[in-house]
Amino acid sequence: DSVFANIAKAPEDPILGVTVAYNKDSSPIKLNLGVGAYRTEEGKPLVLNVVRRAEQLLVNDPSRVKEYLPITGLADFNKLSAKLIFGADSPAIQENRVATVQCLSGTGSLRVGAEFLAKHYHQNSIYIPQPTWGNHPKVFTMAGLSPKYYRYYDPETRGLNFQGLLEDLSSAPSGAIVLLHACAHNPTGVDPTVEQWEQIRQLIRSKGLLPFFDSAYQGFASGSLDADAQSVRIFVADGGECLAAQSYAKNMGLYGERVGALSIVCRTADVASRVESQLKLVIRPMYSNPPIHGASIVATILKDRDMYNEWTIELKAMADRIISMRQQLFDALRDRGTPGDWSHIIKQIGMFTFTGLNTEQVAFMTKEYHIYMTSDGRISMAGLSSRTVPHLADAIHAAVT
Ligand SMILES: Cc1ncc(COP(=O)(O)O)c(CN[C@@H](CCC(=O)O)C(=O)O)c1O
Repeated sequence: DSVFANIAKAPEDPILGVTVAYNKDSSPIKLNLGVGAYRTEEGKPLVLNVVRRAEQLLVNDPSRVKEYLPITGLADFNKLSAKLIFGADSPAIQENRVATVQCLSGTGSLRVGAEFLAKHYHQNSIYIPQPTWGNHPKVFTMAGLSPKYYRYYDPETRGLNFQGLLEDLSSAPSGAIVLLHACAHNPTGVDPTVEQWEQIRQLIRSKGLLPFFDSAYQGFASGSLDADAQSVRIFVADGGECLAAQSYAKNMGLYGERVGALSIVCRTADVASRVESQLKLVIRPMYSNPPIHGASIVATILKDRDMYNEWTIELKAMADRIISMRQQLFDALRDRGTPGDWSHIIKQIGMFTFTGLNTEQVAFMTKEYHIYMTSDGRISMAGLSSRTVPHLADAIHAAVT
């Protein structure tokens, strides 16, 4: 019999498995609010106009070839990605203190950064928020780091447990790695305020903790690329070191192209060049070098002023549509007199609302209303439209009364 006869059947992924269940449902009123992927008012995936324009330019460019990229990826893309997150005027960039490598979207950037740290950094504890994106602990464990949790979300206020966060980071061993969501925290939609970020920065620097930013939604939370990068930029401005993982999946709609970058901000240019040389030794045996198409689209858009401006307009439109979905859902629950305080729906930001619904209520909504969402009560606001808000509001109303 098969040499794999004793392999166990693995469970579906808590997030991506929701789409598997959704696809199996034949109901005409089913609604997928699981995966964090943007949908238009018509409920369709969106390819940005500026992305199609960039692809046309690429297709019509006779000089384009399909050669291997360097292990570190497309050089233009790396430089432009660093500028996007750290700011065009970043002293770290001007002083050549940033090592940037193109990776397989956000997940790949986190994984390469984690493998690099497991190999070269003196601490392998990485403090991650409670709760956080479901894949974080798995990515870090597989890379050889050991995830620990720091308090982040307060179920009572459905806001930030700032005291808990400060206490847990204060008691972390000095030098521990700290994972921070740059903006639009997944799954809670709760971000620290500007003042709270400054307190976090002071604590992290005073204890010599190593900040590792995960920036999967830059521009998507507030509609402003600069506002959504402020948390990262205050750390870089103080001259200290940090890592930052970037994804273009959501803010440029390049989900399946797997486009991202890992940047490591170092104290000197000499350290940055040695760090980059060691990053190449992590990447080469992992996937050798990254895919060319998606990074070429991003570089084409970021290097052209008109296309960059068109992108910012389309990005703001996506962010605004999500914000309007928040208001419409909040109003619909208010109109129904749904018991409970639902103001967190309009206070939270980014792709997701952490509703506070429990697993039984979620299961009820899936069974009776064909609403697909993650079992922790998270809903992707991007999956909603004006047409489907009433259906979701009916389901929530029924689930809590
Ligand atoms: C905080 C965070 N980091 C990284 C990623 C990874 O994104 P990449 O596609 O690798 O660039 C996501 C995507 N999380 C979404 C999308 C589905 C998923 O991968 O889980 C989500 O949580 O629904 C994320 O939310």
